[in-house]
Amino acid sequence: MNPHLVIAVDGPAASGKSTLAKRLALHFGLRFLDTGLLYRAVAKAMLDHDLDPGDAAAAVRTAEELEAEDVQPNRLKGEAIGQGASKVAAVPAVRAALLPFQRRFAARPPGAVLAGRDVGTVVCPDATFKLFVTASEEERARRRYEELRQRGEAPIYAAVLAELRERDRRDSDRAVAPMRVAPDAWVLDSTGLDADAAFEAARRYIESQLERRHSSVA
Ligand SMILES: Nc1ncnc2c1ncn2[C@@H]1O[C@H](COP(=O)(O)OP(=O)(O)OP(=O)(O)O)[C@@H](O)[C@H]1O
Ligand SMILES: Nc1ccn([C@H]2C[C@H](O)[C@@H](COP(=O)(O)O)O2)c(=O)n1
Repeated sequence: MNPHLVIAVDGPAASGKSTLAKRLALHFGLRFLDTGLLYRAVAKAMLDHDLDPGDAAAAVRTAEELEAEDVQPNRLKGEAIGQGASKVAAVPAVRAALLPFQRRFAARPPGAVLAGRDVGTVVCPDATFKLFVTASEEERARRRYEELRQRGEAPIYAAVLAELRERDRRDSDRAVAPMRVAPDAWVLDSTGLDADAAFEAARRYIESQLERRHSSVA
């Protein structure tokens, strides 16, 4: 029987973690969850009701009432929702409300790949593998800029870079579950790698570790 695999893929905004996590899930036959969508769904629901994502009490109520149909990836893109998500994510009770769903998702067979900021440190501290994907700020801003252009928007590179820095700072400085590299995480700097090369590097790392672990118990 295949072992229950949980792969945590954390990293800053536009590092390519959800692209990588999705491909790893497909390759290893696991389920995939982009945990950022949960925080985005809270922010979107608040914005839709003219609530300020900086209002902690309203954010907690919204997170506690979140329904599965609120989490639709195609409706949760965009910088305003991303910045709002980063604000609601700083509220400890919002994080607590969203935690059980993430843990149940990881626990269901045959296992899962979860992308986020605190998967390896808080959501799944016992994950089979922990990856932290990063890239230089300029490269991440370039990726986000291209993504927005392809969506038909007319982004300004300097503004994209400034928003990305602001979000990184808020995600790293919050008191609860700040974005951190778990001590046992494998760090992948994807600055000079395209999405295929990043996937290949991560696949090789995981498969070589699986072989090593398998031969040490055989
Ligand atoms: N290694 C890579 N090289 C170049 N572009 C990439 C790479 N990985 C992903 N991309 C592209 O960069 C953009 C951001 O990728 P992705 O959405 O996976 O990042 P993310 O870390 O999940 O972002 P966020 O946390 O902000 O949602 C997408 O347009 C994606 O196609
Ligand atoms: N595990 C997570 C996932 C996301 N967040 C917060 C912080 C991000 O700025 C925001 C949006 O995430 P994205 O969709 O851009 O990955 O949600 C978090 O705190 N913890």
